[in-house]
Amino acid sequence: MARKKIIAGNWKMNMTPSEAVKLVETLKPLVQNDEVDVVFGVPAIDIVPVVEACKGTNIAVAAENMYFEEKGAYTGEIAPAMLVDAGVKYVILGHSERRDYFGETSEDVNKKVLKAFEHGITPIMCCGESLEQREQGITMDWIRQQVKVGLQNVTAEQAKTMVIAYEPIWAIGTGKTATSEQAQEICKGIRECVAEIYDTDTAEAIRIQYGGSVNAGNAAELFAMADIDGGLVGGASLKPDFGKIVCYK
Ligand SMILES: O=C[C@H](O)COP(=O)(O)O
Repeated sequence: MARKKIIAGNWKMNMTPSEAVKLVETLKPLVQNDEVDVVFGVPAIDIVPVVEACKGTNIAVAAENMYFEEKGAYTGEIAPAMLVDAGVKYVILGHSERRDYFGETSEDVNKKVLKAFEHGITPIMCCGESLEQREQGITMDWIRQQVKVGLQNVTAEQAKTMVIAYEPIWAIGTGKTATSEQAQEICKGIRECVAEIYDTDTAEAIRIQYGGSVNAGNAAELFAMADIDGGLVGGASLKPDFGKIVCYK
């Protein structure tokens, strides 16, 4: 099955609202590729101006996080309905920085994934191993666990529409990219895991991204791999180079 590629920037904690609008204006003409779903994942405070700046373009906006409750006394959190009302289409969930620095567990990620679906937001659910886990030879076991817990109670129909981002922690922001073979091996393993949980149709439909030091020089080779359906791009998504990544071929 031909899956449409999805290439998402994750701006992380970068760009003030005015800087964000300037960046969108710079990137807009550079990210024109109808064969790719283009997503800008932006800090919460940038969502409203970025959605406005992206109107009439092929760019969808993602939040970088979301809470799993509807509303109420959760100081500092963002509710799913707020994202929907602001025009957000995707939400990045369970990024390793959220797991490592803010203590998010796979159970939390699962609650957020389910809540995102309730509100019609497409989750980009992240998973990935540390260098230590890779050296211990437990990469696939760890990722299978993250994926299985993250997908609990998600229906096959929902899973078909979502995105899983494989991001080895040792490759994030380090300039150390996984080789295309390493990335393919794990993305294939994730697809097999999805097939075990659901069925082949679901596994063939779900889109799996690679993230970790993706740049204009390595994107084409990574995205040519059979089970890699695009990328989740950090540092390079803040530069005009993101256009080269989106137009990788
Ligand atoms: O979500 C994106 C990843 O954490 C990758 O970041 P990076 O491209 O700066 O390595």
